[in-house]
Amino acid sequence: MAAGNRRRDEAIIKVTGLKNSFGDQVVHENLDLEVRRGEILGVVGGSGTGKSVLMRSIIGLQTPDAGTVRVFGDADTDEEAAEAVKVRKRWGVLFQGGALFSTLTVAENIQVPLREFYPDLDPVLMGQIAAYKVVMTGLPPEAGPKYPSELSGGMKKRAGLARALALDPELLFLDEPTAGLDPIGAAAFDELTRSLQKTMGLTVFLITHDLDTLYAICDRVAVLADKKVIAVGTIPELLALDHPWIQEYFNGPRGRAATASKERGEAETPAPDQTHARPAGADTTDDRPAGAVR
Ligand SMILES: Nc1ncnc2c1ncn2[C@@H]1O[C@H](COP(=O)(O)OP(=O)(O)OP(=O)(O)O)[C@@H](O)[C@H]1O
Repeated sequence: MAAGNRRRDEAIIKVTGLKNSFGDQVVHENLDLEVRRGEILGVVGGSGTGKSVLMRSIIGLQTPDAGTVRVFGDADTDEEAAEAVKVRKRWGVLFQGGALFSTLTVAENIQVPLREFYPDLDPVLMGQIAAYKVVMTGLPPEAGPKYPSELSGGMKKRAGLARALALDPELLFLDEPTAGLDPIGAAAFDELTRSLQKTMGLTVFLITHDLDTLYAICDRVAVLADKKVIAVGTIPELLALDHPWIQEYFNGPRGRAATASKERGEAETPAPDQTHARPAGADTTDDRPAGAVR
């Protein structure tokens, strides 16, 4: 397909027949998943169902026992080194906990991918790009020269996000970005994710246990259980399924609370909210600015 003619429902990630195991423990067996261009796909599943291993398989940090992983439709992440580097430039990753280098400042952390992929870039320009990413992720400019130990949990996540966005990626991987944040900080991070996704045209693969995040910003949700993706769809589509884990997850006490909170939010919002349960790729009019740093 020509670059200028990309359909928004095209698969930007296509995982087919994936198998992963550690010794005798089979984590994935015959797992299939497609992520569509421009969507925020939430990935949920019980602890240990293999969400992070799936993400690591997609970004090439985990070699599967079987199956194929194609990203951007044109390259396998374990293909030849030069090709893999080209592909890696097009995505950014926020690992669980932020994974910032503790001996580097925020600005230096953001410059790590720039130095890796563009070692000849003018240091002044590198500094300017880092400063821009700091502000873009809602951090105060003074955060640039700070070390991770001097930041709050929410600021660390934003710094990790700024580093993930250093190369202006098309695809963003977020592993439990709101874990450990207070509800207000988590909501602000959700808002930031949605806002960046829209302004940068990002596709987002988002692992989360946070039901509020699913309702607030995910276009579709993929459910991992029984070693595979057992369902993928909008939340209303998932709710119509009869699977016990899905029912327990979305209709348990926390699921009901998240639904009620979402409905309250919609009732208080005069304009229709198109940020959830809509077909991936549909246009949206939600132009809220990114939340303030917390
Ligand atoms: N490098 C590894 N060596 C051995 N086992 C591993 C390794 N990485 C993951 N596992 C195992 O694979 C399983 C899936 O792990 P993974 O971290 O993907 O789960 P998860 O769904 O992301 O869990 P959580 O929601 O708790 O973060 C777990 O049983 C884990 O112990």
